[in-house]
Amino acid sequence: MINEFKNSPVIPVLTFNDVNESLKISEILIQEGLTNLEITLRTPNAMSCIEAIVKEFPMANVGAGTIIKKEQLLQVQNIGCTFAVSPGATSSLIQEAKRIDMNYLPGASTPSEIISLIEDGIFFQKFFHAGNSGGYKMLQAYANIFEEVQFCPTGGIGQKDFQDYLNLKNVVCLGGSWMVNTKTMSLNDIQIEAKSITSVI
Ligand SMILES: O=C(O)C(=O)C[C@H](O)[C@H](O)COP(=O)(O)O
Repeated sequence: MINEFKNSPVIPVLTFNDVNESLKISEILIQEGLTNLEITLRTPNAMSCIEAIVKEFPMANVGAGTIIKKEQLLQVQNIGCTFAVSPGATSSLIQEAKRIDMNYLPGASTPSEIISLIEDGIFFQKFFHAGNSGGYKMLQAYANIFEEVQFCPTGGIGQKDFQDYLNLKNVVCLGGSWMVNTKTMSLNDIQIEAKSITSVI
């Protein structure tokens, strides 16, 4: 899982409810080189959007976010997700991901949560909510303490600071929703934003 994220280290975190719109936006992002997509399960049609994107763009690495119930892991695997992301973690989520052999990125933000995931053998962790949990300066401090842990910070990251995160030695990739805001951005705006990201990563 880590290698795919290294190849395209900015992961758009997308909240879709309309299948057609989700296909149009995913096409732009993938064409521009943002080939790792995290679709949140926060809308009634999120699963249908994921299913359509997976079918239409087999070259993309499509994962599901907002995994907070263990049964969601099997559901998203069955519709073709290749990874699953949670804002936090519980032992039952971790065990279920292991049982079904799903690439799983659980979340942590405090030292104790990070240690708990280390105890479960998880050395690639989502750092959530990055912006409200000390930002890249906190992750920089964690680099010296948790030398073997690699992070995918997500939450509150934007155009202004994503490169600061990517420059850290303990950051493999990061997630963010700033490049797609369907209320305020046109498809053209999304394309420009995606281009500006891929030109520097
Ligand atoms: O729904 C989930 O499980 C999530 O993972 C939350 C997302 O990571 C954040 O919504 C992304 O944060 P923003 O870039 O600040 O929007």
